Amino acid sequence: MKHSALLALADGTLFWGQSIGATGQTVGEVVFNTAMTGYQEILTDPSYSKQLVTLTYPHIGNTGTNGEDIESDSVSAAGLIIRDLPRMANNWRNSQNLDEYLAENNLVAIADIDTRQLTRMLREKGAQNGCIVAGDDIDPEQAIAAAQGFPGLKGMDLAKEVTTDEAYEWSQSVWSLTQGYQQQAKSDYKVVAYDFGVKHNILRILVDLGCDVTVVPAQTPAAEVLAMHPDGVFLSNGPGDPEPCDYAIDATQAIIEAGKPIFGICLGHQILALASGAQTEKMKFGHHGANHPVQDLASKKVMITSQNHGFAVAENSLPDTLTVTHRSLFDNTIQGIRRTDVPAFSFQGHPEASPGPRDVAPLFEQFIQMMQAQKASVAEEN
Ligand SMILES: NC(=O)CC[C@H](N)C(=O)O
Repeated sequence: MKHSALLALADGTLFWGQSIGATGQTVGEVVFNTAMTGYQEILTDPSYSKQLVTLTYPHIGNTGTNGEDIESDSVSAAGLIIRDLPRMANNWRNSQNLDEYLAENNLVAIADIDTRQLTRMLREKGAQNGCIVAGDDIDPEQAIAAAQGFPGLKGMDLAKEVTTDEAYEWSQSVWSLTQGYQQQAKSDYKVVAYDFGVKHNILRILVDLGCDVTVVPAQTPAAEVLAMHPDGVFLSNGPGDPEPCDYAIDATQAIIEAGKPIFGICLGHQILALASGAQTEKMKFGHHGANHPVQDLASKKVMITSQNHGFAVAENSLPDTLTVTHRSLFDNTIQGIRRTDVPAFSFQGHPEASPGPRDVAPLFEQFIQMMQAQKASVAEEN
């Protein structure tokens, strides 16, 4: 069979396969994700901007796609690389086969390549830049040059690219089997959520727990957020390198100074660390999957978590005001931190799952308790 797509890595490695999405060319950092399900949530997670995602599970597309399993309004990954697209998708919620969905969302994607070999290469050499070309006339040399031309994610500020243009209220709650997505039922706490590329399931869980959620653009100054008198501030996940996001780091510092409860996830975790004086660094190939063991250092409990990050808070860079609360049992990297002086904490993985297990979901309740305690102490003072 004639090949209709090519994945070229910056080191010159070529993987020939079949086009299963849009025709054209796309470049980005190639990362592997070990989740067995959840390809639609992964494709729509804004944290995957400028990344070409390969899934280690071999059959992708079995359940098709639907209008519900989405984590943002559009497909955010820069490309998809899989082993096998099943000829028939089947699920009670299936509304469109994966290849049609990819074409409609203009995503260049490749199937029929040895994703095990690719994953081994990425694991040994580290994440690499790559290029997928799909179409009739494929020039391998040009594809390698395009992969080499991608500048890499280090130093790239993408949060301000993917964020919302304007502030908005979020009222959708969590999904249930019988009723689909619920609407907000109670509003006990006012939460302002910084959108650095926020996944919708984070907002849904906050709403489910009784938060009135206002989502604000990444570059909103702290003064504007504080003027809304929130009970707590949420720092979202997001793509790219956290270090150049000076606007977010400055705003977080001001919110810390104001003593507002803060909860950060993934990029938001890295921003809280940077705002506290710690540093972040690029990992070799990062953590992307739904099967990562993480330990809560206080309770010694091990939880299986959803992960998606390529940067991490640097060991030995922590100031006295930060304490490590969680560690990865894969590589011992920092997974959670807490401020010792103010009510602020964050987690590197994804307590909102989507996709993945919900072992760390209680962190959302910890944020609620933090806001509750703060409210009670303010009421006592008055
Ligand atoms: N999911 C995220 O928020 C990812 C954070 C950051 N872009 C990283 O790769 O580490």
